[in-house]
Amino acid sequence: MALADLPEWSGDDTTITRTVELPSFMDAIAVVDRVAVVAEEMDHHPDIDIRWRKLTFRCSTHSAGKVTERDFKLARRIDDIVANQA
Ligand SMILES: C[C@H](O)[C@H](O)[C@H]1CNC2=NC(N)=NC(=O)C2=N1
Repeated sequence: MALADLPEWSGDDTTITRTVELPSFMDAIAVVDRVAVVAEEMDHHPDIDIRWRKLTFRCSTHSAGKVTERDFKLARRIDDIVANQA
């Protein structure tokens, strides 16, 4: 997979990012909770910036110092969660 397969995401070789606005703060926190479960399952964790209803996810493989397939897979899972929550 590549960034081109993730139209909601932008970034470069070191980090990919997506910002999304939810209808409410509690909806945003619900998304964070669900992403946390997936991140634990995958043992691969995004950086998450929470500003009221706006979430910004940044994915990078810290151990590799760059974006890897694990980041694309996590991004796809985040997209699925956001699509079901919004
Ligand atoms: C020990 C544990 O498996 C590693 O630290 C995992 C945890 N989550 C991770 N998340 C991300 N984004 N990059 C990593 O390299 C990483 N490594």
